[in-house]
Amino acid sequence: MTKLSVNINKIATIRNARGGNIPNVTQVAIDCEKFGAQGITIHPRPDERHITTQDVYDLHKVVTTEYNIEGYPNERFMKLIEETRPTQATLVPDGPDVLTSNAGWDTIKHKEFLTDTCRQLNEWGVRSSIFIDTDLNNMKGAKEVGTDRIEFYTGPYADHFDENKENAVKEYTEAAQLANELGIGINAGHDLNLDNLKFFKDAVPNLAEVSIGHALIADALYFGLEKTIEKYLELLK
Ligand SMILES: CC(=O)[C@@H](O)[C@H](O)COP(=O)(O)O
Ligand SMILES: NCC(=O)COP(=O)(O)O
Repeated sequence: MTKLSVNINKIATIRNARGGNIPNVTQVAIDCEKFGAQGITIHPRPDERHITTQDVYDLHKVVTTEYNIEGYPNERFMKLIEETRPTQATLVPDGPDVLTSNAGWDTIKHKEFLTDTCRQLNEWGVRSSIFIDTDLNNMKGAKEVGTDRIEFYTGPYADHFDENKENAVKEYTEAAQLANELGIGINAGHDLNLDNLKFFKDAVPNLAEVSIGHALIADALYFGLEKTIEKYLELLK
């Protein structure tokens, strides 16, 4: 079954807007798990625009499902991973100034760096995942670096879903078939939502986890957090 990991970056965005502790990020994580989330994802960006360094440690104390920390594996990120030992670290090639994640890794160009990073994560007992697009050579490169999982960057799928969903998902189905042959676990995330999630899940064999944040938190403004998580879980059955 595909697990739902709720990305709570946007809860921290709202909190930071006023500088206090409302909404309480750790309480929201606890409640997301109570409502059925099978993981909590955060992306502690260097500018702390939403998730702060302190959030990473605070959440480490309360998350009881899977704790997934995403980010560019610089010294700060790797220190956070070493000190909190989350379930999973998802390596993202984001520069410090991007508005949001907008590309996957070039696993061939960055083979040595990613190999060393995945080895270090393995030594710490942290599952590695590499944010990636569906290029098949890149997929083979991901196998070479020794990652446990890949995370498909589903932004392009979401962008083209409305115009032609069959075409939009085709490359992901093909890439997933290769990942399965290579023995790499499959995660997915970015711009997944209540409209496009089920079609994607049904088209991608052995999808282990989806991490969803922006749309889910926006949906919660209308349906409430508990009902919204229930809606997403229903689509993953
Ligand atoms: C890797 C990914 O696609 C998401 O985690 C994205 O990085 C969300 O980051 P923001 O919440 O800062 O847009
Ligand atoms: N890895 C994707 C993620 O954690 C959330 O992405 P989004 O749903 O906020 O686009």
